[in-house]
Amino acid sequence: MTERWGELDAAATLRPPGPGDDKYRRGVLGVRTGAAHYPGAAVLGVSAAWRTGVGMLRYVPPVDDAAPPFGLPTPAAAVLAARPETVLGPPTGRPCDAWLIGSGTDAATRSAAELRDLRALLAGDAPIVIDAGALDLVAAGDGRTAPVVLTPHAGEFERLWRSARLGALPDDWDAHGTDAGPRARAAARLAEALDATVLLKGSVTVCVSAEGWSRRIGPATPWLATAGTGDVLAGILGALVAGRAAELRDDPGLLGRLGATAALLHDLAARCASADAGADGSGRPIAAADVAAAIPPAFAELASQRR
Ligand SMILES: NC(=O)C1=CN([C@@H]2O[C@H](COP(=O)(O)OP(=O)(O)OC[C@H]3O[C@@H](n4cnc5c(N)ncnc54)[C@H](OP(=O)(O)O)[C@@H]3O)[C@@H](O)[C@H]2O)[C@@H](O)CC1
Ligand SMILES: Nc1ncnc2c1ncn2[C@@H]1O[C@H](COP(=O)(O)OP(=O)(O)O)[C@@H](O)[C@H]1O
Repeated sequence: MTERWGELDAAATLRPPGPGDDKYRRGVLGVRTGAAHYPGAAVLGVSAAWRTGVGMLRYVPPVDDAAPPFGLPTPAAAVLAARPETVLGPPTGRPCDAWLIGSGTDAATRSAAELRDLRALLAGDAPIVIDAGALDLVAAGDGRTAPVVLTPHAGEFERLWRSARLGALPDDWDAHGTDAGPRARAAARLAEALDATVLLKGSVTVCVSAEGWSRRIGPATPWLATAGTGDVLAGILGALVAGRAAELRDDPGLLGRLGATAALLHDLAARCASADAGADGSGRPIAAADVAAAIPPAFAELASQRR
């Protein structure tokens, strides 16, 4: 039985600001997401990270990306239009405390320069949230030094499983299943093989560390099953990791607890936005940007439960 990650557990991992904080001490998140065809994914992740309370966010546009089609703005222009507080360009001086990479990117169209930069992050020591089009960068024994948390949906999970050469998927694996047990067991095998924390998304999300710690979150409101909500989740997690990155050096298991908390906060925000408190599909439709907008009240609700 995979233990449930509850609101009190999640509340205990939040880091509200204190009087001794400044924007840097609250956590600096570096973000490399979005591409010419997916500027929206960058906007969603960046918006979600700001709304989760990151102190400073540096957006690094994709290097040598294709020109945007249909006269669309570049991802950087779209991010800045939506969130003018975002700082653009590679870090100068103070390094980022954590990174978010991959949402709205496609490994097949990634430039050599972008690949080189992403590999340099993996060879560093800042923790990295790895989503969507950057998941292919993680392999068993790849020599990476950065602690990483992977955020695959079931399709991406199956791809990772194959590339990790783990053989056939377990008999009880069901891409659309809501039974946490089989999902957590499969995720634990992948986490161990890749030496990574794995946040396997779905109606029921499981968060599993390479050491075998695992928790389940959900079922989430089914209104969450809509394009771009995974990009929002990745932004939430990036912000939570940036805020507590220093502690991760002494407490590597914190990455799993932050992953589980991100999934819970994401669902709470979606329940707030959709007025579906019971997560039974009552309430109203929402889109991913609505979930990002509802993070602050969901955060407040969770933080009020801190002991
Ligand atoms: N506004 C924007 O800019 C947005 C940009 N986005 C960006 O788009 C990029 C592509 O991401 P993607 O997830 O759409 O496509 P991909 O990785 O090819 O996988 C899809 C295949 O996997 C399978 N599958 C199985 N289970 C599944 C599950 N539970 N949930 C989902 N899929 C599941 C399923 O296969 P099937 O089961 O149908 O055989 C399906 O065909 C990525 O960078 C992302 O960040 C999006 O976030 C949207 C908003
Ligand atoms: N049936 C469902 N009920 C509740 N939440 C769901 C359901 N299906 C997917 N989700 C959630 O929606 C989000 C979708 O993320 P993802 O598949 O990465 O989409 P995208 O790439 O479009 O952002 C995840 O957080 C996942 O947990």
